[in-house]
Amino acid sequence: MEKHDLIVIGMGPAGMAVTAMAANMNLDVLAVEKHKVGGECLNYGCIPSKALLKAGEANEVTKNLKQYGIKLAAETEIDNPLEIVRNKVEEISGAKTMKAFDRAKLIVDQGAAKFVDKKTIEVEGQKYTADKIFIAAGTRPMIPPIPGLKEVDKLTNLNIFEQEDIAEKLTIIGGGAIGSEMAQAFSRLGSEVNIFQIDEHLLPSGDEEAGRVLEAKFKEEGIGVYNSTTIEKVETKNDKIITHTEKGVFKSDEILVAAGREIYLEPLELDKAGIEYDQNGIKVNSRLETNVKGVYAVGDCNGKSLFSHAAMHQGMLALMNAINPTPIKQFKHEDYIVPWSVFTKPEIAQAGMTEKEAQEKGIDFELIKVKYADYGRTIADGKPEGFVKVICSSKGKIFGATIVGEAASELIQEWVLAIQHNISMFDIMMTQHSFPTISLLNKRAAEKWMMGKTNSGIVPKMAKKFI
Ligand SMILES: Cc1cc2nc3c(=O)[nH]c(=O)nc-3n(C[C@H](O)[C@H](O)[C@H](O)COP(=O)(O)OP(=O)(O)OC[C@H]3O[C@@H](n4cnc5c(N)ncnc54)[C@H](O)[C@@H]3O)c2cc1C
Ligand SMILES: NC(=O)c1ccc[n+]([C@@H]2O[C@H](COP(=O)([O-])OP(=O)(O)OC[C@H]3O[C@@H](n4cnc5c(N)ncnc54)[C@H](O)[C@@H]3O)[C@@H](O)[C@H]2O)c1
Repeated sequence: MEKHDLIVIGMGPAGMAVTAMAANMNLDVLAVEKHKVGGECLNYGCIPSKALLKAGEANEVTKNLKQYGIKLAAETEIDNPLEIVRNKVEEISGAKTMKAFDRAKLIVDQGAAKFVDKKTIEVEGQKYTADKIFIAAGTRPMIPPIPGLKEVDKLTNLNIFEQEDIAEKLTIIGGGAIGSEMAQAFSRLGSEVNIFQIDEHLLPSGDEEAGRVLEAKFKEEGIGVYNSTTIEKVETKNDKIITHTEKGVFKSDEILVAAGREIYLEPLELDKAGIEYDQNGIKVNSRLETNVKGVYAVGDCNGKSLFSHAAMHQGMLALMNAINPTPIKQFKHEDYIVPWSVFTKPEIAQAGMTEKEAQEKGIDFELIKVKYADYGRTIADGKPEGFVKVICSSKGKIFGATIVGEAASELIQEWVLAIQHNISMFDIMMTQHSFPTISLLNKRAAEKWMMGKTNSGIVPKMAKKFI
């Protein structure tokens, strides 16, 4: 039986992080991927969705050139954006990505790994053993139990980017991250799109005000948004998908299911190793170790945070814990802020607590908000929609930030750093931001907080006295 220092199961962002880092340390790594290196993220998720959003944005910009004083002499025509998306994925999957794994042994597309015992796995009849095993098996799309949905031909993130053409009419089940991003991408490439969801506002795990701004933008762009809506039945009639809802009956050419994710662990045969799991994922402790010593579960498969950056971060933490001889300084996943960004236009980004979460926790907080519409750069760019909203204490401790607007996904990083490293509103205010970057809006929020401290009480009195 082949013996390695460690075995990694699954080569999405979590598994790739463990493999690349361990191989870089000269450890003997075996990584098993049943399908494609890059996992859901590179092949069916983050990357193709962002590439398609970019195509939609390009079309939208050319249609609205008038705002920059430019006339387009001809109409744009949608040619083959999905083919371009596939080409880009292929380009990224190639040598550049694989270089990081030069020093690891990879078994790709030769069947799923399954456990034989706590230290042994099997792939296609061949057994492999290691003292440390990292499970990074991801999730799969959840198909909700809507009558008829099982029977109709449907799209999920696994086959939507394989389509030849942009559907004329698209129904989307789900107003979360996937539903929202795909709705705007397809709509901007010519689809007539309707979103149906059971939640009250778009991006339901985030700030409601942010979700409402996105909804207003979607409606302005012609996307139908049906919140708090039960889908009663789905069927196919004359090659069309008929979606029966409490708000009416809708006809489309395709239906995309973006209703969340499902844990799928059967092929791993975890019971053979006695590894505990439930419908929320593989159970792990703060160190990302399962109940079986030396077996870690990282990324989506433990159900903690379903984002690629969280998956990569967890992979890194688990590896650091696995090679760390001191029980004192262990790396706990919950010690790290998990931001998220949705790449619609406007973008929506979140770090730390939302306003609602702060209220529910009974935290005494101040809400500081600055608008994109009040800043010269965003007006000059023709991007005046959005805001930076910060939840902080009166003394300037930062609890959370929500950003809606151009480059929100970039701006949020400053707040992640601040929350995680206890940097205050005062510190942000005292940090120069280049003018006129959009990130200067972060400093503006901190300045607004400071102005609130200096417009009454002792400061104006002292200023008057010592001027
Ligand atoms: C459409 C879409 C867009 C997204 N956009 C973003 C985004 O913009 N930003 C973001 O942060 N996140 C995004 N996500 C989420 C992100 O893709 C996931 O959080 C991330 O891929 C999780 O990484 P992972 O390594 O845990 O799992 P995965 O990427 O799912 O990889 C798991 C891998 O394990 C393999 N595997 C499973 N079982 C076995 C086995 N028994 N043997 C061998 N191999 C196995 C699978 O084939 C797969 O390749 C998006 C997701 C989707 C669907
Ligand atoms: N930019 C990003 O970071 C990004 C982008 C895409 C996906 N992701 C990740 O992928 C995961 C999955 O995304 P998602 O959009 O599928 O899930 P989600 O959990 O974000 O949203 C699920 C949506 O489905 C709706 N829904 C569920 N059951 C329904 C039903 N029976 N009828 C109607 N609506 C129903 C909910 O109301 C909600 O709007 C997310 O957890 C997210 O972390 C991240």
